[in-house]
Amino acid sequence: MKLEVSVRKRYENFSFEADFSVQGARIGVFGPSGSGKSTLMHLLAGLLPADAGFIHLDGVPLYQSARGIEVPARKRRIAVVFQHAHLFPHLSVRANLLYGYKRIARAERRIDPDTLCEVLHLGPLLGRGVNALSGGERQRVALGRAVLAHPRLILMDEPVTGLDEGLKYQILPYLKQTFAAFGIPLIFISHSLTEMRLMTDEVLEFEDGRLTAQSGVEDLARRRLASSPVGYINHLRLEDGRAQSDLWDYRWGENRLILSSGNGVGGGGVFELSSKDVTLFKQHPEATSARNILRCRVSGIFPAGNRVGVDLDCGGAKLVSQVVGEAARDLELHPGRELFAVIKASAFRRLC
Ligand SMILES: Nc1ncnc2c1ncn2[C@@H]1O[C@H](COP(=O)(O)OP(=O)(O)OP(=O)(O)O)[C@@H](O)[C@H]1O
Repeated sequence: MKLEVSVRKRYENFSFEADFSVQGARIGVFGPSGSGKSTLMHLLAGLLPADAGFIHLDGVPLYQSARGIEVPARKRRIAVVFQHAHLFPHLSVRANLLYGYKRIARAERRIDPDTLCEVLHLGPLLGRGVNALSGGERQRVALGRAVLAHPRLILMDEPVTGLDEGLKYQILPYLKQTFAAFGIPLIFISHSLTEMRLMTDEVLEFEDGRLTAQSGVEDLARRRLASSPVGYINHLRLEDGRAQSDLWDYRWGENRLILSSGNGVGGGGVFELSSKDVTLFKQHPEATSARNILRCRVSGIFPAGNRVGVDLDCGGAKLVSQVVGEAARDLELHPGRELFAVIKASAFRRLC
């Protein structure tokens, strides 16, 4: 998908101006509350008229003030999922889900509704009306309905904010995989950096109605290390876990990692590890309570406020650590330097 945007929209107390061109299948829109994220989404979907400018999707004008073009929302084939689901109140869950699906040609119906219902845990709800559903249940129906309509672009505005953590991180990877499999590009709005990293590749950052940065999502995560109290969160995909009493032993690149049970540890998946929990040593530490001592090489360093972010290559697997400036000098950090990274077994947490 290629999206070219140059729009102005003024409210009484807020002005929104965006000029950007972005290409990719998974675009994020990130920024604090009131920065204009939803305004952008409404403009793209045609739910809000712009004051001036243009919006081109894959070279086709959806809006162009100079030529008086304004394609109505229903003709844009852009599905929108809001934080609070807007469902048809008079229809059952099943009829809501199949609303868009039934309106597309049979040959284009490539997503299997039964599989989708299974993943979104909708099976037991299908025969019910939508008025008695919980917020999370309504949201899952709205997500399912948008996906089944097979739009040319899907816009998601904080779509999983109301869902509980476990379900949220089960659903997001499935949605990402579904959009990729069926070639549906996504624009994903969220306050959550974790969600951004799971769902997007390229991110537009807004502040006070203006675009302040456009970068890869990993770049955004690194830049935020400077201000984040939790550090940079490494996402480690770990498979082939073997239980050893109350510890789990996983293969990770050329290494093995020991994780303690609890925090969802057990079985394969993606695990979180904060850069704050990766301690660096010049020499192999003699004796330590930490279960993981990994020989690694510094592949890069980056400034992060009063800290230094350290990119590590641990036998082909990547990790980010952080140290304060004084420690960076003591460790004589530079690309190519060999170090030992020490990690406690209890520092890991399952994400999904
Ligand atoms: N219809 C409207 N009339 C006047 N002002 C509005 C209107 N809609 C939004 N605004 C203002 O525009 C600004 C941006 O709102 P917007 O909803 O786009 O922000 P946001 O980044 O999506 O915020 P949040 O993350 O809290 O949803 C806010 O100050 C809001 O009060």
